[in-house]
Amino acid sequence: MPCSRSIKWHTSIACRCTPAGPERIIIAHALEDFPFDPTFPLTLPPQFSIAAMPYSVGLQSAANAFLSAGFSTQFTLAVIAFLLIVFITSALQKEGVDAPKSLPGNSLFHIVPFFRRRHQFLKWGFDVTGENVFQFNLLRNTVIVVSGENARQTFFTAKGLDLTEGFKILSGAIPMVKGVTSDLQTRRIALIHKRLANVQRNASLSSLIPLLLQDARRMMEGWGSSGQLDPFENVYELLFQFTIRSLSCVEISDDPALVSRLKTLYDTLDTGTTPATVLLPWLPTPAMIQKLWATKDIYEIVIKAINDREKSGISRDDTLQMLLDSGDEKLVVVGFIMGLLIAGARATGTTASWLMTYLGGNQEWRLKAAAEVEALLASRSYSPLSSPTSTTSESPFSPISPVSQSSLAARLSAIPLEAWENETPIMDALIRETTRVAQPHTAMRRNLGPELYINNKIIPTGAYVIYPFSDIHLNPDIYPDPWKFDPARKVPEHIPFAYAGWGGGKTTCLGTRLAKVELKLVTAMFVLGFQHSVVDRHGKPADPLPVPNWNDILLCRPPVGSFKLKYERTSAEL
Ligand code: HEM
Repeated sequence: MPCSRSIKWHTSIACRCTPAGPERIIIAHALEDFPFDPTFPLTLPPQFSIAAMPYSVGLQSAANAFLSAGFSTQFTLAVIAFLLIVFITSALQKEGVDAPKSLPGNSLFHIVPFFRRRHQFLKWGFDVTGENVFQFNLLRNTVIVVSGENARQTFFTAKGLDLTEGFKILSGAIPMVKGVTSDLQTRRIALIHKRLANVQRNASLSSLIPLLLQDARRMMEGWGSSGQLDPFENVYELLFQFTIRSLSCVEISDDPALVSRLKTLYDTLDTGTTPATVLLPWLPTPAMIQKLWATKDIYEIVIKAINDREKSGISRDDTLQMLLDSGDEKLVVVGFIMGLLIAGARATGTTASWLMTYLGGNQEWRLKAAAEVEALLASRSYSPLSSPTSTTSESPFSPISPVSQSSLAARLSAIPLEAWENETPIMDALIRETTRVAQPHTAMRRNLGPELYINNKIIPTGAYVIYPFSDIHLNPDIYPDPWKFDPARKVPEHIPFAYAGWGGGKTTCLGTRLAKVELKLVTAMFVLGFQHSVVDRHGKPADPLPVPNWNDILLCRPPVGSFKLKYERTSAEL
């Protein structure tokens, strides 16, 4: 079909100005063919020149004019042409009888709300179509949004629905390095998951506990004896440190300046994740360029740490060492650190920020959590600190006060992993309720085939399918008064996948064990080391208490500065 061929070539060709005049290069093929790769400027073969194309009659002069225009004009024209093509093709699209109903209006107008106000947009989609399955287009990608019990079951269990493929296109926030994180093969991903399981073995997790507590102690000491903090800054930062400690190496995690630099770079990836950088990753927008630089810098930090360790010949007790000792290829080691840092830090950071906020606003639960940790401490005669903790305090990078045996961090270090995991029902309930009400996740999959049906609507091979967790976690039939934070509520057992805070079916969180321990450690340090409450922007007790903003797909954060946590140190030595 001439029309579709011309679409393909017009979206694929760009020009570069050289001293010899404009030179045609291909910057990207169809979206799904080539992810952006700056090392991929291929000169266009002669048989593909515009003049040689059979359907180019009458276009020659336009093409010449285009080629002799300046870059900014060419760029603008290329973008306009691309948008026009999408506009026309989506208007011409026809629906079969079993196809999900499409959203009204042109698909171009759905892009920004999907990325910027997702919760509201998806809710509107269900309302306006009056269906429990609907579809819309993100440029050339068909996205089908599903809801309801049957849909949920198929979504979580169907073999052909692939998380990695879905996430790659629709999320776009993972740093993409070609061959490292952008097109990791299934085999490498499986290996990375296996290594993640190693990090969470009893022995590794147990030896991590004192180190994490030391990190918490150092950072909490920096907060001073009283003040106000923004949980999305300070608590998030603490969980970022935990993640770096757990998933990378001593050289990075003992260097606060480097951790802070990494956090800034990952924040750049978040803020640089715009509709354009996700859907048109090859389009050189300022956000895309910023993202590219941030990714390059992260890559360099990680690769330097790996190379330095290898060159030094010194064996350390950390995750990097485990990865190197496993003999994995460097791609896997870098992919593990770069990919999992972001998966781990975001989710734990958001959950911890909300958990501390809810505890500040629900003093009875705060007291219950404190009593639970006190009971754990009381039931054990704690032993002297283990050596890894002492190593951290002697680090040349972190000038923190020496660890005292009576400090909270030291006392909590003596509580064994098994007790943290099995003797903390209050903290388990707090974490479950926080991940229910303040985790704005929209699960994303791509149907790798065969085609399947959800609620009698067809999901073609190649289509993207998404399931918003709000469908279950904010459903008043399943959770009465769903916005209320109530850790005492029970998950209804008769409803399939009634709670999906850690995923469900064939896709469950592979970092659950680590994440839960991290959340419990930070909770223990915070509730015993501080008194805290939630205050509004004027410093008055917050009334009403902050409500998670599900339109913020990363942090669920209400307007910046709208509330703070007011805190004061207790007599306990951190
Ligand atoms: C509070 C913290 C966390 C929460 C609430 C959480 C939640 C989830 C959820 C809901 C999923 C399923 C996503 C879906 O079905 O679309 C998931 C998957 C995953 N999580 Fe987590 N997560 C957390 C922390 C972590 C950490 C710390 C790591 C790694 C260190 C991690 C690694 C993963 C991985 C690798 C997957 C993908 C599993 C797969 O491909 O089958 N998560 N997580």
